[in-house]
Amino acid sequence: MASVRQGVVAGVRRDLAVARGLTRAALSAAETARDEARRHRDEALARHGERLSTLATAREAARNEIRARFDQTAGAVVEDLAAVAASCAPGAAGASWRTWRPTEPERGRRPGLFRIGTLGQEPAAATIPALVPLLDHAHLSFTGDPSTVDGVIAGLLLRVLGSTRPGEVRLTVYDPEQLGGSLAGFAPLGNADLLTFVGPGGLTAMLDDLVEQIRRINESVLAGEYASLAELTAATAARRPEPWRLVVLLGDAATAADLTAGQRAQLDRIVRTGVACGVHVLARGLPIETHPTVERVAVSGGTAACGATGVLPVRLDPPPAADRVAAACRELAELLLAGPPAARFADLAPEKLWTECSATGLAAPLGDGPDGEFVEVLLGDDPPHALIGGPSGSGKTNLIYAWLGALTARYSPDELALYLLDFKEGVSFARFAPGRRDPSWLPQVRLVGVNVNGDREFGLALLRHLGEELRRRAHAAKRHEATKLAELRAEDPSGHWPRIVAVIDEFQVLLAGRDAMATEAVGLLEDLARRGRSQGIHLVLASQDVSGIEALWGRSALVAQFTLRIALPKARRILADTNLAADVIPRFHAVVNADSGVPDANRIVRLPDASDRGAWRALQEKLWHARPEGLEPPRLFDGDAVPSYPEELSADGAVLGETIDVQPRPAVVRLARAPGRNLAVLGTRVEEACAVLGAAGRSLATVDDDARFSVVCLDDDASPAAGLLHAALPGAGWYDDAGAAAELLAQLADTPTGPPHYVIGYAWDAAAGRLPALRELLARGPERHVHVLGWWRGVTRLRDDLGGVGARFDAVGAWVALDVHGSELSPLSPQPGGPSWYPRPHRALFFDRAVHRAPEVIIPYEVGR
Ligand SMILES: Nc1ncnc2c1ncn2[C@@H]1O[C@H](COP(=O)(O)OP(=O)(O)OP(=O)(O)O)[C@@H](O)[C@H]1O
Repeated sequence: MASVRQGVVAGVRRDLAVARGLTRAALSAAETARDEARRHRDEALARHGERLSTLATAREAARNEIRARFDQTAGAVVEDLAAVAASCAPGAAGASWRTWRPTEPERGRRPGLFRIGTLGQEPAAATIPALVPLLDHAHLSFTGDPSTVDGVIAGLLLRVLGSTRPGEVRLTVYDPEQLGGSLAGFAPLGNADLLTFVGPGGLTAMLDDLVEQIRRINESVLAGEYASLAELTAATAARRPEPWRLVVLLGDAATAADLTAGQRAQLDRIVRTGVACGVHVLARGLPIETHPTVERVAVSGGTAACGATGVLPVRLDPPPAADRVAAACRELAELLLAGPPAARFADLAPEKLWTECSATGLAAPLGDGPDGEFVEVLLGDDPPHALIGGPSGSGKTNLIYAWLGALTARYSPDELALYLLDFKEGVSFARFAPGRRDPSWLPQVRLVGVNVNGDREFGLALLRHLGEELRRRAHAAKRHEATKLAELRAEDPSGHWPRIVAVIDEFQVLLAGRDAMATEAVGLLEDLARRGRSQGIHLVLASQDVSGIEALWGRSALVAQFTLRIALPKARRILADTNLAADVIPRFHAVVNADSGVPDANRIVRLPDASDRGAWRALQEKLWHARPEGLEPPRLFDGDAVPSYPEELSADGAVLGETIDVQPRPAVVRLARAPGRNLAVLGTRVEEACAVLGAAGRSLATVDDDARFSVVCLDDDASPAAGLLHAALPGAGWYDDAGAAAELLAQLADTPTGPPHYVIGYAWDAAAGRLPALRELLARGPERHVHVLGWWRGVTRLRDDLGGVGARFDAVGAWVALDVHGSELSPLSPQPGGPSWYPRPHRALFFDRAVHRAPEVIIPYEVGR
């Protein structure tokens, strides 16, 4: 039993051992599995953590990117919006109060939108202006706290006034409670009639008046042609013919209740029809009927909501400071009372140069009128010529500058040619010709004469030149069967037919004196004035001197042609006798009258400062650079300048000086082998006598290589110049005392005919009768080709050498007179009593019996320095 039991026990033990082993194995497996599972879990957890952190990083990056993109887009949108707002409300219409100041409206742009605050939330609120429509767009109806609304209205009014021209906006304020106190800062506008305060009893009359204004504008300004003043202004590019009328109605519930049916009806009419006529209502606390032109602004605290800004709330700007409003209004009133600023010289030029055609005339503004509109003057078939008058210093030269500036900026050198002559001392027109300091010149200018006060001959030469041009044009017109310039240009499109304008300042100098020159000048002027009209030749005569004008008045046929009259302040006799406008215009103004001065045709022009060199130079440089290739600069004649002897000259005789003519040319005397071909220089002025003989000798040396020269000098003062001439003439003889001269003359008495021999004598008369052979040489020399060119210090002394009292002057065929009066020259000249010659410095009178009918004035050259 025991063994059984032991067997059983052993069996059980075995089984237990097996079971234990199995259990241990199972436990171990389970533990392994558990560990594995734990590891998996830990790994999964670790991976999860990693993913979470990656995700968090990615999310953060995405968030940052989105934020950056948002910021960027929002910034761009804000910028765009701000730019749009700035362009819709430029300058004073939209600037913040910090930088606000009145601004000049841009040409062709009308402000319509005005800032009342800023839009949206910070930070955008700081930069996007909130704008409401007003001028030419809308009426404004405000609700909310009255004092805040009044601040908004004050800001709007100031912006409107600051961004329009003085006078373009008129205010009417109906303020029954405060009697104008709400907008008291605007009171200075009343001084210039730009503001009316209406009291409690004035509402009906005010509304009636506005309705009447609208009716009038519709009937006679828009006249069925335009739908609104804005459309009219845009279509005609003209200034607005009517101001904007802003009507501020400051009421409350009680005032609203007091409105009569009639007042309400008138107000409704204004709301319906006002905007097209520039009448705008800004109402606070009054019922304004619903209409597409009504913009409602609901003010609440410091913000507002309105249709123009939609759901975005408006943070209102503070009201403008009262002193700023008052100062701006005062300035505006003063500006308006002073009138619009005058146009500047630069404003006279068009945007594009040289676009005008002169076929039918020349039109250009001289300046602007009191209303700021340009005053144009015309030269063409009618009026053809102009007369300008005004006392010294009244601004004639300035006016001519302004006119020339406006003309030359419009008409190219193919369309316009200018001849400018100034008879007074000074160099007023010299700036148009190339100078030492400024090489530029005005391309349309063909001739400039300055300092010609002593040289009426130059004026005459110009008139003769124009007379020839007139004939040339008349001839061409006849050939082309044209009756006026426009037709000639149409028939001969390849021809060069610019309109010619000749300006002669202080022209009366030309007509002064009852001499042949004045007679010829008047004849030429008459012809040019009468026939120039159709040939495109226009005269502009200016004078400060009543006597000059009066001299013309005696010649009614001439004056009648000058239908364009321009009178500067205090000008006399330029306008009709009954026209006193020139007496009352202020400084730097002119009366322009294109109807011979009859009062009805007066136009007042404010002249810009065209004398300023800087402004001129800017225009001239521009025109100069635009000049056509090959265009010659203008000829400048300066009466104060002494021309130099032209070394390069080739002449066929003795050159004596420069003639006074449109084109400079030398005066030449030809010394042929014929009796009388001697030259006498007469007068006491040593320098000029030497200049004439010096030029004559030098030029003769270039004519004939075989020519011989003898220089006789019997005057110490002339000796240096004579010496220089002697040195310039190779092989010339030199004789400086009477004895030697007598020997020379004796020799020459027997010389047979041969190559020319010129005996140039300085101060023959100094020999005082010790040269008896001189008379013989003068009489007989030329036919043997021996010519005397001599200087005598007076006509009597020459006569002494020719045989004394009663002697004939046949041996002197040509002469140059210096300080010798015309009457003394009578025995030497064909005119009975002698030529009308009054000696003047640096001028000489030249006569050559062989070619002249009358003597001509010359300018002795500066020779041999
Ligand atoms: N519109 C103007 N604005 C400013 N200054 C002007 C104007 N017109 C003329 N002046 C100035 O007035 C002065 C006299 O003008 P200007 O020389 O044109 O007068 P004038 O009538 O030609 O005088 P005069 O006959 O004595 O030469 C000049 O100094 C000129 O610069």
